[in-house]
Amino acid sequence: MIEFQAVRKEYDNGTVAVHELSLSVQSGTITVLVGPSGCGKTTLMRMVNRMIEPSSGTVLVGGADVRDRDPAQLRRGIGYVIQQAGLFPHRTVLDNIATVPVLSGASRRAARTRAGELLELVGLPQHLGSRYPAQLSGGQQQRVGVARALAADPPVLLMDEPFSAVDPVVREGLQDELLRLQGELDKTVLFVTHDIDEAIKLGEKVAVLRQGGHLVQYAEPDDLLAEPADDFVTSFVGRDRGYRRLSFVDSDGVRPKPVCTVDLGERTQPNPEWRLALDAAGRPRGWLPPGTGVDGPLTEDQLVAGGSLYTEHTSLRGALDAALSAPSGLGVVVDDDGRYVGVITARHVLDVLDQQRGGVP
Ligand SMILES: Nc1ncnc2c1ncn2[C@@H]1O[C@H](COP(=O)(O)OP(=O)(O)OP(=O)(O)O)[C@@H](O)[C@H]1O
Repeated sequence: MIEFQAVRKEYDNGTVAVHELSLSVQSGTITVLVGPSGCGKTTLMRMVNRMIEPSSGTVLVGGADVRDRDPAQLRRGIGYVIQQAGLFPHRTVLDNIATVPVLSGASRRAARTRAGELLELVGLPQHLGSRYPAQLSGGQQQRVGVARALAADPPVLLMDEPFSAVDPVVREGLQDELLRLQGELDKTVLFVTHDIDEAIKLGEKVAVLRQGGHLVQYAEPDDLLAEPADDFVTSFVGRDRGYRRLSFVDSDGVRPKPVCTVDLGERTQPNPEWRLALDAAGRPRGWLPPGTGVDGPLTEDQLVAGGSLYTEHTSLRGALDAALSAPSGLGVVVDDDGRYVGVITARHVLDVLDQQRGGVP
């Protein structure tokens, strides 16, 4: 769908931002360009919608050379999302989203109706539609930026560090939202970031670039972590790549075991084991340490906070984290509705890993 063929970009001052780079981006996937600051990611991306022209080489979108396309018309088929959203400050949220459809000839009314639907699609309440961008949080502005890019229903979406200006928690939410949206929309997304964690989470394929616009490795995230092409990629993906890789390891072998539980509101005698407190719906609320009993009904403030919860059948990384972060060393496994299923230890997770590798050496 997007193809770079021996693309090179040298700026007028002699800086070579992209060095004869060839890369194919598959239709309907999220492909991430990642690399340190100044390695040419933005330059490469902007050659797709002709905001930057290559010095040599060819960029194809949908099989056609972008040089043969009128830039304005080309850009209507290519959504573009940038850091800090780039919204028009003097237009309401709805009018921001409706901008491109109106320019393309849609009636104002139809464009605004569609804009309302898009607000919902990106997870924003309708009443925000009449606000101005400055009256929204950074995360909300980013969502509006995504909605605006989707308004013309373009097959291709370019996203240049779209989430880097928001705090880590909001950022994670936006990443999850993008994955959910992509599940529904099936766009061809080219996403730029300098954050390897973001690249690994979002990318079906990840292209690692280094200074001078050299493509060092183009691979699926799991392969990138398992077999970095050289020292540069190894240092870029980081020391804890073994741990990160657990995100891609099948957790089918995980067999949760039962643990003693108590219900909130119950009276209990001291007990030598850690006990997991559950609410009326069977959801874990915290731990009762060994030797603790309670005179009256058990309340939440008598509990030790639990670690992260592991939703069964998700990745081994979550399973190990649940075990390591639990005060009892027992990672709590829950079902899709958040109800207690059982517990696992870190040892158990490592055993599952060993089994997958074909037995303990
Ligand atoms: N208009 C320009 N004129 C001259 N040099 C430029 C121009 N734009 C970018 N560069 C240089 O080209 C190189 C690549 O820049 P680019 O913005 O593509 O990198 P990047 O990987 O996106 O960086 P960052 O992560 O910091 O945004 C850098 O050395 C930059 O200084």
